[in-house]
Amino acid sequence: MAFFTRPHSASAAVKIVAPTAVPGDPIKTSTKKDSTQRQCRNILIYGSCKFQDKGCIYSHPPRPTTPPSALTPQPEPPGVSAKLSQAVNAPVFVPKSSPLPPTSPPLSRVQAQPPFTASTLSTSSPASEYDENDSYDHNYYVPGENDGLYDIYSAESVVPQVQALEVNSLNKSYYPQFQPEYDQGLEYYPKQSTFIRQPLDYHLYSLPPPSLPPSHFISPTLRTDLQLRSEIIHTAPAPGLNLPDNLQGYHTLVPLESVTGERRKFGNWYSTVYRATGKDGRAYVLRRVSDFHLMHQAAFQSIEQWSRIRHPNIVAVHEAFTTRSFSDNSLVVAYTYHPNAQTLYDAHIKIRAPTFVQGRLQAAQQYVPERTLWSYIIQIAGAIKAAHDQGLPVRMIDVTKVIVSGRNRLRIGSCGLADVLTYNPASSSRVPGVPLPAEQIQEDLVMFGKLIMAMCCNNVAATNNFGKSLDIVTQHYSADLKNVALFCLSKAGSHKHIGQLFDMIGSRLLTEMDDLQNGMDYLEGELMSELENARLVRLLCKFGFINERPEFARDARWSETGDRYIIKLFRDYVFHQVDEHGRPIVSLSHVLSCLNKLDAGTDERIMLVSRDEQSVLVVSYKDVKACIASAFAELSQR
Ligand SMILES: Nc1ncnc2c1ncn2[C@@H]1O[C@H](COP(=O)(O)OP(=O)(O)OP(=O)(O)O)[C@@H](O)[C@H]1O
Repeated sequence: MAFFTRPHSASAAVKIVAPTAVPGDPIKTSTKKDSTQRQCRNILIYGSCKFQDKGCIYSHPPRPTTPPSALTPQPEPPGVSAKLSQAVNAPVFVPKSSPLPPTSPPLSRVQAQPPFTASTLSTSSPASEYDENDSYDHNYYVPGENDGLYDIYSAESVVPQVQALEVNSLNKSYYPQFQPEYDQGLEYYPKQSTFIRQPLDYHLYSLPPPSLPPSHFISPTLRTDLQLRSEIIHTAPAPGLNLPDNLQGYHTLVPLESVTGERRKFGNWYSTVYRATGKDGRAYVLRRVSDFHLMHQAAFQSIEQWSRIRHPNIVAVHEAFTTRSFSDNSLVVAYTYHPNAQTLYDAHIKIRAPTFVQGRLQAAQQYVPERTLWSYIIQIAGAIKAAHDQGLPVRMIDVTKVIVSGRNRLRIGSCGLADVLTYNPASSSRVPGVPLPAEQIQEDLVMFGKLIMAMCCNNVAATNNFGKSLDIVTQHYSADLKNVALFCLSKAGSHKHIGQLFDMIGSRLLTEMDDLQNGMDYLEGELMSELENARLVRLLCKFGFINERPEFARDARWSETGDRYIIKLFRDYVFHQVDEHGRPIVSLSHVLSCLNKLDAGTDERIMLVSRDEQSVLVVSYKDVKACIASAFAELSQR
């Protein structure tokens, strides 16, 4: 076995194969030439040699006057160099119509040129040195393409080619309408243009903005919370509940509260809340009121009005219907489901067992922090205002009917249900656009005041002992908060309305707005860091497109030859390794680490072994990445 290393700047694929030297091979003899006859590699690779006059023993041809980009030196006609030397100081001509000189070939011509191969370079190029040991298994590897492979790794040759391929494929597939203009524009591009529009570098990660102040609305465990929510949506119903399979298109009913033991009441009615999957596959909440006889179809009018309200602090109402599927006359109202939501009562008032905090047993926090309470007040007041502005009373502002989801996000649930249950044809008919009667506004405000008192005192019946409750509020909360509660509970006035409450809240609204915007910034930052989540899938898709492709460009061995051979070996390296006992290695971390390195195009080298173990290639991830890019570009051009 022989091992060849390449010069640093050259690329990549280094074959390790059993040497099969052919006597008299012209290339081999040329490599054995006296070193002073051999052209310096620095000239080939960089266009110049720093050590030319400092003892470099290789030959340095006189510098061409043409730009170093012209890799193949052209014979100069006599007198040309003299003219060029005179033209050095001439001003650059810039046509008015374009900032670029009209000298470059169109993109199509750039593509039509064959890739640089060993034959296009001088015979003493680094690539030719490897050719002397080119004893690859020719079933898998085509020598001509192999040569091309080496050459594309030199920076000068690979960049324009890959760019040209990618630009074209991007242009064709995504911007067909711009194709003519785009091609035309490229007519003016110089041959070795320093800028060609590049496709997006999907592996580039952007850091989110520097750490933001913690938002009142963003949970510190956001990811786990979201995961939990998505899992909760899919929880299966307990067996033996004997629930209907289909309820007006809703199926897979799961009770959200206990259906045995003490029955839960909604006013004077028994109600049960279920989660169900709707016809559209989304989760809904079905609130069922049992033993209800609908006397007037017009009672559903308010449901229709509520279904038109979309507010961030109101659980959206979808529809209502009656059913006998529960073996009784039931009224069912469908709402949007907010996974893992709990009622204000469950979140704050329900007595909880003491918990260990830093090794000490501590009673659960008794009073809700004032900042949280202000946020709740602002959100509920916003929901009430939205309803009142539409001429609808809320009628159900209660700690057991307001749900908290996420961090401090509140929504009033069960809207519209009370209207159906208490429908009175004589008094309930509402004319849209007509302001809400003062008594209905007062009813809502008093319910709101009771809720504030209950939250301040951690007691649902706080207003039953008003004096004592007010003392608690005075003791633990600011005068502003107490005034808001007192305003809601005060006597009705002809001009009393929810808008006045916002005047009392004042600058607290600004704090709320700041927190909301901080929360938005945080979420945008998170979204930004998730943008490139699909990058490994994209890579796998490219593998899928390339590997084992039965035929391409009338070549049945396309996927097995040239660059694609390396891709195939790399695929084997990632997925088909076996241990010393021949057992498949199914390590996901190996796969992920390989794909991440491939995506980033690192310089780390790996050894790829052919399946018959006769050929070994040492390549860097960067090289494999270039192979995949060019093979994929070839495919997507068609
Ligand atoms: N829109 C919704 N999205 C998600 N969960 C909800 C929704 N509405 C209610 N829930 C949940 O359903 C459960 C029962 O709700 P319900 O309103 O009946 O509360 P409750 O405390 O049981 O009140 P009640 O004593 O009146 O029955 C609660 O855990 C609540 O969090």
